[in-house]
Amino acid sequence: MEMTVVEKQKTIQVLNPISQKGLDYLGEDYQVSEDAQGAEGILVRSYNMHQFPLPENLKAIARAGAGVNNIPIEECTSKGIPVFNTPGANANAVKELVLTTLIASSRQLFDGIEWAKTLSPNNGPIPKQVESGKKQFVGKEIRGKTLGVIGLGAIGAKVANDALELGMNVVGFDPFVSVDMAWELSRSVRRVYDIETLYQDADYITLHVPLNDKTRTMLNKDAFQFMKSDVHILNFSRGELVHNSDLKEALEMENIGKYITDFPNEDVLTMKNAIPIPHLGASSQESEENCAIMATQQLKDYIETGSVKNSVNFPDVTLSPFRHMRITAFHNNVPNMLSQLTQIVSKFGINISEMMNRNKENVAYSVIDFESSVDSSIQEQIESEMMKVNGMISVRILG
Ligand SMILES: NC(=O)c1ccc[n+]([C@@H]2O[C@H](COP(=O)([O-])OP(=O)(O)OC[C@H]3O[C@@H](n4cnc5c(N)ncnc54)[C@H](O)[C@@H]3O)[C@@H](O)[C@H]2O)c1
Ligand SMILES: O=C(O)[C@H](O)COP(=O)(O)O
Repeated sequence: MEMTVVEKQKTIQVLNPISQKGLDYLGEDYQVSEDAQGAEGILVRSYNMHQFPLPENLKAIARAGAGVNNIPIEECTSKGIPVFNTPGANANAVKELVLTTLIASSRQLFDGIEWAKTLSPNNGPIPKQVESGKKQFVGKEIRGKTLGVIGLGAIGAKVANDALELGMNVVGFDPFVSVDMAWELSRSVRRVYDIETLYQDADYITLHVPLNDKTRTMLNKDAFQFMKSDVHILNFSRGELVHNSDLKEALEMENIGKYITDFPNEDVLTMKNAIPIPHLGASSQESEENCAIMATQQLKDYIETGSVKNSVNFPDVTLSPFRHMRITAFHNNVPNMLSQLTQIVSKFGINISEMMNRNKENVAYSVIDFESSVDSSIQEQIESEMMKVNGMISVRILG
């Protein structure tokens, strides 16, 4: 009688709703669960993972989106777990909302709509009330005004380029801009190298930087003092980039005009001239699908082949499929690692067909392909010897 061997499905834990189009990429070898039990991968959006116990078998985390401040990156690195994100996959969605709200706030649309909803026929014909009340909401056109873009990455570059198309002058600040993004950026964007110039010149300021220890509360009273008193600030990046009480004071004192944010909190909701949006930047069907597909592919590829693409804590490594067995080792970026690993492999009389090593800051990733398969007891011995090498963080045997 012929026996069918049913391979155990791998489990991917989802911590936020992920577009089905992305999950479909996993295929039948995977099951998706909200439960951590046996999870080898995690798919996440904005779920705060800082107090989250990482599953014991976890191999990788993929963030379907850009910001990774909700993920404990240092802990993941120390455990040899790569964290992926999906650069650019939601940039168009955010750009469209930034430009929409830039114009809408400038034209006093939000206040106007709120007012229109309060009108009652008890006070006379609505069209008459509209015509007499509309003078309260005279706004400003954005054409000819100056937009300051802080952070010229995937979103910032798109916002800057399209604002030019709308007739704005654009000033950009990003000391760390990547070569690829610099190419994307229109030459008509005036790059400045001190942020104060941007603050002074801008009628509108939009923030497109990641949240980290250097950018936290970067918009505070020291920054506000340079800005025009009617400036509109748009924050579609993260709430913590702005100092709450300084912001409140600046809005109260009318030292800044409006604050439009995708990240309302208890304080922002009570602030004068703050326009709260419920984190809708990436919430378009297209963006959710793009992010989910990219995240799922990267996660699956890493689990199955060890390839690394768009990881924030591992070096990028594109690997072709292996024929027999592959060892991947994640370790400190110290000399002589690859030769120590190959010595271990040769001790077991195994021929190596390919090997490589890449580093990223103080960590590195080594990959060794075997010319033949070895049984599980040898695999265990190799893994255990490699784990003893000084500076080793994690070892995986694939195949
Ligand atoms: N509202 C939303 O739904 C939404 C969606 C996507 C991203 N985001 C947020 O927007 C951020 C940016 O996203 P992205 O896709 O453009 O990322 P990105 O990595 O492509 O771009 C970020 C840019 O900021 C620059 N930068 C870093 N520190 C800086 C500093 N101190 N001053 C000036 N520039 C600095 C980097 O050099 C980079 O060019 C994300 O980190 C995330 O927090 C929000
Ligand atoms: O950083 C991001 O990509 C955004 O903030 C989107 O977050 P979301 O996936 O929870 O909408």
